[in-house]
Amino acid sequence: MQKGNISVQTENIFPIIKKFLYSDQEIFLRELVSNATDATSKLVTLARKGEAKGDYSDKTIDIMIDQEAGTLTIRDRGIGMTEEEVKKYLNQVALSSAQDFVDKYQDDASIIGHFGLGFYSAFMVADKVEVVTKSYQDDATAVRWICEGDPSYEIGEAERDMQGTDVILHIGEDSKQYLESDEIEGLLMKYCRFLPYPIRFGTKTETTYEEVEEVAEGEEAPEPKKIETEVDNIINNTDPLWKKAPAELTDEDYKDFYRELYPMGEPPMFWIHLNIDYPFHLTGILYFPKVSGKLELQRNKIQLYSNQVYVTDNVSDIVPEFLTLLHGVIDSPDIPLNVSRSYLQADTNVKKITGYITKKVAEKLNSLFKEDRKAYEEKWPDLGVFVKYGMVSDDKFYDRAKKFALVENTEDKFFTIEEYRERIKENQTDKYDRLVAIYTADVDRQHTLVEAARARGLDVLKFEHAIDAPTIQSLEQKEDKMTFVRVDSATPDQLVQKDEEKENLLSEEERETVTILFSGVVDNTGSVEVKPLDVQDAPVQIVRNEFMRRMKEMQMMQGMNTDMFPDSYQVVVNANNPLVKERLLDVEDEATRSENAKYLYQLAKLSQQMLSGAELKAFIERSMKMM
Ligand SMILES: Nc1ncnc2c1ncn2[C@@H]1O[C@H](COP(=O)(O)OP(=O)(O)OP(=O)(O)O)[C@@H](O)[C@H]1O
Repeated sequence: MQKGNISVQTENIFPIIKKFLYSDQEIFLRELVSNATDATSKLVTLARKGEAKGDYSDKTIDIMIDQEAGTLTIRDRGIGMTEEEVKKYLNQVALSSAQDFVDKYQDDASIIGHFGLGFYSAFMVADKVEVVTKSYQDDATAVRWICEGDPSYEIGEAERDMQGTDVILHIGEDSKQYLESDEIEGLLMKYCRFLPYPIRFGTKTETTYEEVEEVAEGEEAPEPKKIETEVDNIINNTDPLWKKAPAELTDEDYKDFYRELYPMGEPPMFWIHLNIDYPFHLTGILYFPKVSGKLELQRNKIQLYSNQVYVTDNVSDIVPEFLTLLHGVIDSPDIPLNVSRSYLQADTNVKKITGYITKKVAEKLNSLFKEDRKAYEEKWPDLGVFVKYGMVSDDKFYDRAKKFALVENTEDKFFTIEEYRERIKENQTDKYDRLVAIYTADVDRQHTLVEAARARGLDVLKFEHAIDAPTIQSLEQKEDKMTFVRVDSATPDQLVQKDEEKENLLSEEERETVTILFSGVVDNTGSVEVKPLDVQDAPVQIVRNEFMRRMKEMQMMQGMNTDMFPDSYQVVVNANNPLVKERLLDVEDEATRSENAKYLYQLAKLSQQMLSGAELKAFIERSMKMM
């Protein structure tokens, strides 16, 4: 054996590697298996070109644990290294990349898991690393290289028949878990599940049953005989779906693959197969999951791969924020993983990738909408969340989505924004020449109000999801002269403000009396207004100013203290409803008058489900007495 020193200025690198990468130790396995994969790919390429002659049909990469020796071995049948190459690649190339890594990132532990530092990551878990390798070249001899995590190494001859490399890790005292097969199998499943060459982790027992021979009638069939066979435990699917041509795949294939990725998940609604060669390489499949009814949307379900090696499930820098709600896989060797976050965000390739994915998603949605509108509408409860989220957060997407974003009214009819503008133009243009879209945030709770609006020939939209409030804001910003008001923001006749003045059936004096009467019974948050509405409109109504309500909602969303903005509403008394005259003004007795006003006010509260507790009890008792 020859001895040598790796390099003087690297004295400190090993302790640094150990210390800084402690939290993401496990990536050593990904790094070493990736190297094994690269070495195999290189040999495949050479063989294809005729530059390597031999039988290289077995490309299996073995991962082996030897409990007794305390070692974990990664064995490939790849290109191997000559002694010169070992000296060059392991002592210099690998080391300098490790050095670079440590220099750059020792202060930024958050990104470490996204990429590796190559071969030297072995020292995160091993006290001693032994490499036994033999080059594919005809006259090559095997070489053994040993390094104990300090600048000195030994190199010498070794025994090995087959070309390729064994990296033997003598696992350190603190890292004994990497000698447990469950741990290693788990890591292989995480990082190496879709690598292009078979990854073998020992064997497993497969159970089959011998076919039972037919028996004569009346005779009992014997128990089928169990046959147990030891077979290779191949961890990975070497030919994942995203690498295949979409034309060759069926819907079933996509669904099966989804199940492979998320065994517990509900089947997806649909998917997009991404495939691009220029100006960057990217393949992948993005699935649209079903989301309706779920409050908590699952993020971080897209897995990022680089040449089929798992990198991370945090793709927020690569995929636009709203698309992180999607599931699936993105594979791109061109995403620079070994740079810091801020650099990644500024990277032009990454920007292009983001733009490309957004465009693809929009195109897919547009074609679904065009091809089968009915099916698209059925999916809208799930789809709408993505589309609206996208419109709110991404201007470019908004412009694309305008064509296929839908609004739904209380008759369960769907419209594009253009179609809807057309629909309400006639009836719902106000005196300021604005289109007024009326919406409900809860069809059930606001039923009375919705019906009152509809009785006036107004159309009411359903905006019931948390994403709808910001969506309304975006629509108001982007759409020319269009405004949205909630169905409880004004009395039905005032939802769309027109110029016409209604005749008031009460004299000024009577109005004054009514105002005073109600001021005595409404809760202090309310303010009273007596207005001439239609005769058939309710005698008392409760309305909440659209602007004030939105302000309050916004503050609530930001988690601010909303005590400053109590639930404020106005109480509108309909001067033209006959009950006002009959039951209030025409009643002599003060107490009865006040009682009646209170009752009418409580009816208004009831219609908006604002009655509860003692007030509700009193109301019911009074109603019973009246019976
Ligand atoms: N199993 C192997 N078979 C053949 N050569 C290998 C093997 N492992 C490492 N090498 C050689 O050692 C070099 C350094 O490896 P290292 O993993 O540190 O860096 P890298 O693979 O070039 O880059 P990365 O940082 O992406 O891993 C490789 O470029 C390769 O030439």
